[in-house]
Amino acid sequence: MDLSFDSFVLAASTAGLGDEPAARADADAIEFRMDLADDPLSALDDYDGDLPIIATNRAEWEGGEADGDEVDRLDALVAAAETDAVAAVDIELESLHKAVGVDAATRARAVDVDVIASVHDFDRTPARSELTRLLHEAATLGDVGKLAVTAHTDADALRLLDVTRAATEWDDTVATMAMGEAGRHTRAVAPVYGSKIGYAPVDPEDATAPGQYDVATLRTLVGDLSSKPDV
Ligand SMILES: O=C1C[C@@](O)(C(=O)O)C[C@@H](O)[C@@H]1O
Repeated sequence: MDLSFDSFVLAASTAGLGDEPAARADADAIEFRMDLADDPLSALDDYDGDLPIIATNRAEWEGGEADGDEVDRLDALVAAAETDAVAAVDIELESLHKAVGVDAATRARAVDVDVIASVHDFDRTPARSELTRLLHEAATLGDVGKLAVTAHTDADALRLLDVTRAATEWDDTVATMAMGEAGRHTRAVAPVYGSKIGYAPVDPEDATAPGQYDVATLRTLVGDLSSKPDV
């Protein structure tokens, strides 16, 4: 299925594709967290939903639950890419620095699937220069560069938003969000400054990261904030 990151994509993030009917009213896509699912490839084979899928098989060393061999983890992601509904795969920037990650990205692109190159920091929001470097590198190696950091202060959140705006001005396609309470509002505000993907669970109890809004709330917030008048 097709999915364009030219405009904002709201992804309902889930461990179960059975969430799709409930997500359909508010989401543009499903983020399928394969690492949190029991038998993800069978679930993808059985999928008959309307929404295109972003497949993520997050490694344990990047905050996920996939703890096996790197080659197997990325092979499963490529197998997901080869199913009809998957429009994009998420590959950690760290993996894209290695042959096994580059190979997975090449195989995904060979079946017309986009690559989201992602970076996560579950402790802090790095300095501006580091945020800029990471985001540009991710946007260069991926079709979308994604940066999820942890904000502790308003200054952290503002720094991430500013870097998002600058990257978008240079024509990088990026997705950003600050995890945690101090960063929560960035999930609604970053799209105003160019962030192209937001992640939200259908049910807040199923959040896949700290500080997420539920999908209906994020849809409303992004819709209200992004319809700013032209000046
Ligand atoms: O990378 C991201 C962003 C995220 O960590 C968030 O903060 O919303 C949620 C993850 O499921 C997704 O893969």
